[in-house]
Amino acid sequence: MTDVNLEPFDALVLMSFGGPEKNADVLPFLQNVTRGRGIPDERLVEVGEHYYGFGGKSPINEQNQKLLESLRRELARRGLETPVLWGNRNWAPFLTDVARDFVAETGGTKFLAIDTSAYSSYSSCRQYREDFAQTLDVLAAEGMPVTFEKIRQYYNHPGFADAELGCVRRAVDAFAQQVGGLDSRRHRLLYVTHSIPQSMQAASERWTAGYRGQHEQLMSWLEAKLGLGLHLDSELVFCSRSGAPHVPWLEPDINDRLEELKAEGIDGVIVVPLGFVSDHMEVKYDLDTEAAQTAAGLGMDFLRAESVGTDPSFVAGLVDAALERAAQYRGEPVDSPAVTEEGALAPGSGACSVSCCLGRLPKPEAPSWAVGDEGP
Ligand SMILES: CC1=C(CCC(=O)O)c2cc3nc(cc4[nH]c(cc5[nH]c(cc1n2)c(C)c5CCC(=O)O)c(CCC(=O)O)c4C)C(CCC(=O)O)=C3C
Ligand SMILES: [Fe+2]
Repeated sequence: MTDVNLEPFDALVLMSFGGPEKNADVLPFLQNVTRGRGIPDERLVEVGEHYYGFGGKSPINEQNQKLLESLRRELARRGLETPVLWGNRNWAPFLTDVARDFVAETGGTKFLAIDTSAYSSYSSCRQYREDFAQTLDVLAAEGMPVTFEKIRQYYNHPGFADAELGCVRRAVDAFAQQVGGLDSRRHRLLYVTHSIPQSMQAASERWTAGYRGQHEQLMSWLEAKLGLGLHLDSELVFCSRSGAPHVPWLEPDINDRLEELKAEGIDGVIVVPLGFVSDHMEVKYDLDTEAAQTAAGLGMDFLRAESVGTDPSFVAGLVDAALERAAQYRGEPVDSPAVTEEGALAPGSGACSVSCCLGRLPKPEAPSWAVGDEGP
């Protein structure tokens, strides 16, 4: 049996993407995101407009503040006193600043990160570990040696999966009300996630089920749970493609697919933002604004499911995953629950390995996950 504590970690860190707060932040934010990534200027101008359309303010920071509060409440409920911090990759509060302040104030140096990405890929896993390595380097140079660990990717953790199931159930019920009953010939369930380059997809498959495969595993589980009474076909579609036009990314784009579906006789869709844990700009713009307009232009009914946000089951699951990682780090046998067939520590699971999700260039990353390594 695993001890219920987070030792030896001094703090949990909610690690996220970050987003701008006002119009003047948008350009420097986008420069932080895209430094060295070869995204065409036209795309940056276009994405800038998405943010300006919302007064330059991304919803992501408020979402993370709510999640931070929920995590603190959940720890308190379990009698755990470990502090929970919040730090970002691309905008204030930056991870390095948050970690530096914590070290200066408390002397604590061991951090366990909870990141806001459920699936495996360079962008959603390894890049966070590169961020930790960078923070580690900066602080080491300032005479503050720190360490970072992170929880596993949690796409198949029961906490996240159950929360997602609730979101889909509520959306299906609301949609059935809205259209006066489900009709499998006319209605479709669309799971949406962030598109990534095909090369990033391929890298994600080296040791885990891969970015797309992990979404598909969760979709199969959701379908089985939704079960009786729901005879709607479902499929995975993508949003938020960037990159140059000649570089292949995961498809189909949700807007293109809506047009095809309409031509196939589908006139209503339930859109589940499976790849997003809260209402980010991609959800508010790419789904609620752009895809909703596409659907309206085609005369289709459109309902967007909630994201898991601060669903109690999701929050409790994140804390469970942190406890699991801490126990594993201490060398205790861990219970590693997963809703999909592979256990969470087996290949196809959400555990990172040294070789997983490599980016284009070798960069230092921390930690190097040591469970079941080395991958194929
Ligand atoms: C897999 C994935 C997630 C999900 C996992 C996770 O959550 O981490 C995610 C999340 C997010 N992506 C976000 C914003 C942006 N992503 C960009 C660019 C890119 N994303 C990529 C992938 C992902 N991105 C990729 C392969 C690129 C190409 C450049 C590169 O290789 O890095 C760009 C540049 C402009 C553009 O091209 O769109 C922006 C502005 C925000 C904040 C939103 C807000 O403000 O609410 C969030 C949560
Ligand atoms: Fe992104």
